[in-house]
Amino acid sequence: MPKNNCIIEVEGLYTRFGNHVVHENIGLCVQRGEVLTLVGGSGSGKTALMRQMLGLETPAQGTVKVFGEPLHGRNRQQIQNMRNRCGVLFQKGALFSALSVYDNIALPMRELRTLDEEMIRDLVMLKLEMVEIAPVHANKMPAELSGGMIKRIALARAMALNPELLFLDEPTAGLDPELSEGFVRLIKTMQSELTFTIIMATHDLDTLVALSDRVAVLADKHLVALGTVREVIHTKHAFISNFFCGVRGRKTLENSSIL
Ligand SMILES: Nc1ncnc2c1ncn2[C@@H]1O[C@H](COP(=O)(O)OP(=O)(O)OP(=O)(O)O)[C@@H](O)[C@H]1O
Repeated sequence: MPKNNCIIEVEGLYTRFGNHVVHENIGLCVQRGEVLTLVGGSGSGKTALMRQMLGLETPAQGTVKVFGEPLHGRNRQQIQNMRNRCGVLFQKGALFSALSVYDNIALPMRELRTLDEEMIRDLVMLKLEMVEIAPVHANKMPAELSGGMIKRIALARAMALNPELLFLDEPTAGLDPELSEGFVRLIKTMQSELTFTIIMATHDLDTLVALSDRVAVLADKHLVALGTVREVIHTKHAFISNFFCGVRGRKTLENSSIL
């Protein structure tokens, strides 16, 4: 059993790309069942940290444990088994453009090689229903869909294998406020019904406030604050003041009774 109920534990993590240092000595525990949001300026290393948690990149130094086991030293099959327990909705490559909606969602199920097509069909239709997309859209191609539908179908694909951990990178980017609100509501409902853990990166304060149990703030290569929004906003740091306490930020926090 991982200590303190951590589903992910990051310790002493350094990230470097050539001479460019992105993270210095990051330590973090993602608790099972929470929604933890990574926030920080552009280039502060939110995506890089999530990629390391998925074993897609290796830190220059430090350890990342997922489901209680270090990623370092795991073989390909072990990493794949770990990833099968994770759902990913990243900004780029939300859907494969050459595959229909149906085949996009079926893909992770087929890759498992343990489910027959009849079972996959039932599961795909269930996932579509879960993200409130009518079955009539199953045979459409991504190019025929609106931005809001693409996000929902990408979420259905991320949820294809009932993940214990869901990674969301800028989930509401590119959606107008109304669609964004609907998408956030959907994520919140699914998370409360299915109780999985979410690691999210977002620049959008409305999305952050609506979904996060805790927030991790990355700035100046370090984790400068970690806690609930209420706790984090009291940390004295220029990024935190600008992000949470500017005119727009204050309005969002006031509307959600945080200020
Ligand atoms: N594979 C890579 N090779 C070289 N540099 C990289 C690589 N991946 C990320 N970086 C650099 O690391 C830094 C952190 O990138 P990352 O994408 O994690 O930031 P971010 O906080 O997610 O930014 P944004 O909010 O703009 O998405 C950036 O300066 C980026 O250019």
